[in-house]
Amino acid sequence: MAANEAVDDVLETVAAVAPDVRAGLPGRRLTEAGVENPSGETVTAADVHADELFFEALGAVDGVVEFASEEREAVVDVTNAAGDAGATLSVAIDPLDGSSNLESNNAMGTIVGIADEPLPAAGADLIAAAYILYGPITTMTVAREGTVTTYVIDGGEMQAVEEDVTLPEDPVVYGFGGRVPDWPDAFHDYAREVETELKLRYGGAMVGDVNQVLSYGGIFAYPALSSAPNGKLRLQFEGAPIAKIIEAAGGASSDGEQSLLAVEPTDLHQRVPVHVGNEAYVERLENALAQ
Ligand SMILES: O=P(O)(O)OC[C@H]1O[C@](O)(COP(=O)(O)O)[C@@H](O)[C@@H]1O
Ligand SMILES: [Mg+2]
Ligand SMILES: [Mg+2]
Repeated sequence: MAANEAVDDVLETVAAVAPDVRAGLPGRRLTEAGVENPSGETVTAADVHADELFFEALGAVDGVVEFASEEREAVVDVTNAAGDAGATLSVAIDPLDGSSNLESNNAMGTIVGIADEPLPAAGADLIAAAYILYGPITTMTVAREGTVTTYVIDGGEMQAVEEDVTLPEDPVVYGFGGRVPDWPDAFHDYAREVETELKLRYGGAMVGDVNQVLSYGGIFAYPALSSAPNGKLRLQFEGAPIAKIIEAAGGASSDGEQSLLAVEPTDLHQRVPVHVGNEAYVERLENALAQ
């Protein structure tokens, strides 16, 4: 099977699973799984459920040979008995992004990176990336072959609603994670400027906050913190796939010095400072941090 068809299958499979993830949320709303994930965070029953649904479905896709998840320690070899002829795709997934928003019933998402290299892969090796937003409507935004398309997911099917999605030229919103006293001085000074120019939009789920930036223009960041120099978000499951989408939509991404797509992958669960949005804001951020 050609890689292109296998990518189609992965994206269609993710879309097909999304309604089941969503339908499984109510019963798992306030239940913790009683375990920590490889990043040392509390896992909810909804995280585990989403991870299992995506693992079952994506592991069975012909052409997918590696599966990795924010909720699993190691990469799983999912080469099927037939040998996955043709394509050798690796899929890295954040099954439920922003799951702490379950308690307050706010937006959550799923983030997917598809690479044709073994995991952990560099952002530059992603051949497609997508996120699902479980908002009032379930949408899926896909970067592929340099362009971004947004779909509504209806009955597990993808219906394109916007093609060639690009960031608006006049930025409107910003959202920065972490506590202000924990921000390094240079980021603090930059944030003070940005807040005089843009409106604050921070909902506590990266997918929701990034989708606001993609819709209205602006910048989202979960920066380096004094207590956590690599920030909170993970390169494989969050930073790189989101960067792939924002860059394909005409925006920019940065770890503070370089594109997130250029960051060298050293560990499956490595964290990275994340800044994504309109180029001018990301460039100013890099200049501010360089001082
Ligand atoms: O609660 P905080 O510190 O604002 O962190 C919010 C960030 O953490 C995350 O929830 C981490 O993702 P997970 O829920 O997948 O662990 C992001 O979605 C979000 O941007
Ligand atoms: Mg996440
Ligand atoms: Mg998650």
